[in-house]
Amino acid sequence: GVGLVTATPEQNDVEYLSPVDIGGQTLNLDFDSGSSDLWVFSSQLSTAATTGHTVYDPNKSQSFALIQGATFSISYGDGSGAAGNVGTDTVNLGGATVTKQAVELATAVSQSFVEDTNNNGLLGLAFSKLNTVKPAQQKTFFDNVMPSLAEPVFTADLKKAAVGSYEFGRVDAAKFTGAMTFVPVNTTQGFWQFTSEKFAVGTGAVQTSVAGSQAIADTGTTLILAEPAVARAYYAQVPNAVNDAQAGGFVFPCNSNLPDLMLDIGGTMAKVSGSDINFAQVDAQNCFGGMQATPANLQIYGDIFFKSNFVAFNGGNSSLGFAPH
Ligand SMILES: N#Cc1c(N)n[nH]c1N1CCCC1
Repeated sequence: GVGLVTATPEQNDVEYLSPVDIGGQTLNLDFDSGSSDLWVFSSQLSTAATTGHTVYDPNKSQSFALIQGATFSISYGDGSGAAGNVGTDTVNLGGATVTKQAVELATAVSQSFVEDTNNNGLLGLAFSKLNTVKPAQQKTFFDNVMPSLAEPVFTADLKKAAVGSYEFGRVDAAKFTGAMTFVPVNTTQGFWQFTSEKFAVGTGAVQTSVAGSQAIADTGTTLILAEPAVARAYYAQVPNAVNDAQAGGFVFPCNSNLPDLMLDIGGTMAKVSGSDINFAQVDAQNCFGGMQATPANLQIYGDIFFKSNFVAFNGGNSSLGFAPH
């Protein structure tokens, strides 16, 4: 269908990359529902920064136009970031097209982006109020393309170690099982944010971590970052699991039989498969948990959540749909 692109995982499913056509040039971008800038590796970057990357060259696009005086500068929760100038061009993903989309051209990127040679930029899918372009804030691709879509939605179908998809304009019932539950989203902070205060470990009792606790649906984050109470209760059920400061969080024997994790999304429980919580090997015996405690007071449900749940982002009524897949 129109607006369908692949989502290909990097090693260890650290992030997912999707092909985007910008002014006739195709770049693989990280679709990020936790931020709102579309920025790309550009020909203005140093050779050191672009080695191994595909870059966008505005001089080779007939449809590029500079936005005089516009700049961007973005920093992410993991300390990475990018900055540069801004223009518009035709952006086409899987047939869904915006003719004058703000495209932010990096003139500086942090080392983690330089080293991640599969990643040629980000396509932000959170709300446009988080966009960093100055002096005039710009709209996300989703905001711009929405009026032309059959339905004002995009979906994320991310898989463990397999190619999935993002789709704009429809919710494909063939991509999930059972009923899809929709919950209202609180857009105040510019995220796809909802209340998530309850959890259960395996078939255990549902309990409240922190009354009123909030979470965001964030395809740009690798793991699930949950309330410390959730992480402590979950790993208490995993023999020989420890919170290892050197590893940066909870680790456990790789051959552990991990329980499922139930998390509420706006009051309805969603399941995260225990097998998806075995994220990556850290030493001969131990593996790193795909769910960790967050120090912040906002939980981040990243790619680990999406591997068990097909998610629909409805920009028409600011709601989030989820279903097992
Ligand atoms: N940290 C972080 C983060 C987030 N919460 N959403 N997207 C993020 N990144 C996109 C590229 C690097 C980090």
